[in-house]
Amino acid sequence: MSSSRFYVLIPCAGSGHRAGGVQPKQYRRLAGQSMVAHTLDAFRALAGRFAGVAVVVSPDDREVQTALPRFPATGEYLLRVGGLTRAASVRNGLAALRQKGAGPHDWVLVHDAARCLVTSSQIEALIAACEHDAVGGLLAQRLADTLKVSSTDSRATQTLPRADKWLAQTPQMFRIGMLLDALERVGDVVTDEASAIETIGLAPLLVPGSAQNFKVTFPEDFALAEAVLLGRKKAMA
Ligand SMILES: Nc1ccn([C@@H]2O[C@H](COP(=O)(O)OP(=O)(O)OP(=O)(O)O)[C@@H](O)[C@H]2O)c(=O)n1
Ligand SMILES: C[C@](O)(CO)[C@H](O)COP(=O)(O)O
Repeated sequence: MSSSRFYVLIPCAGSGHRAGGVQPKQYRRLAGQSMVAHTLDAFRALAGRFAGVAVVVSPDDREVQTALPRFPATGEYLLRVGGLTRAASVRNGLAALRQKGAGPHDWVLVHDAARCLVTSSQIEALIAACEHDAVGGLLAQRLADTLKVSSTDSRATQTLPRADKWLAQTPQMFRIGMLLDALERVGDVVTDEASAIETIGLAPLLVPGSAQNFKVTFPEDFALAEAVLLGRKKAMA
């Protein structure tokens, strides 16, 4: 198995409903370029590592070419196979990667286009932790706050123990064949790849990520993401 290759799949076919705005959030410009361009840069910085980097967009997408002007470069794929759910976009993207020559034992790192603050060192940490694991795993974050259960009227009714709780992030890294099988079996109900793997009785490895690797989801998240990106630019200047 040591000759397995590594692929990257970036689901980029969402509408960004919760973020509001006139365009899908992954195409909003932050700190000089689109969110998905920042996301792609983190993987391009490790280009030698990957046999292929694919971005999954909707079949009728008209914005990706502007958002990613020099894409696809060699070893990169634009896959116009996005579906109605994230799970469908990932499933279709994996099937397309298989058609482009990716093998069932090759690894895939699935990463949200909307998680534009991921760093190359976080990606490398995930690979190092998972590449010899039988299952694979994901970046995840321990909870920093007290965890409440609410009744329907938004009143706290219970406080849960949190030592065993994690927030799932991406990238999530699994064998392409295993992940595609699991996603085909489970359908569109899962919100991440690890959930699909759990449904086939396996336990993905939780690899500590960073609070900065948050998913831009709500309108207020754009300003925070841009501040972090600008701070990093300044630190490198
Ligand atoms: N049908 C979909 C839905 C989501 N995504 C992608 O999955 C990632 C994470 O999803 P999320 O934050 O839920 O994005 P949206 O579905 O766009 O957001 P919302 O639910 O607010 O509409 C994003 O990069 C998004 O583009 C996708 O490729 N295909
Ligand atoms: C995959 C994910 O980013 C893990 O946290 C997340 O589940 C996707 O977003 P959604 O809002 O659950 O669709």
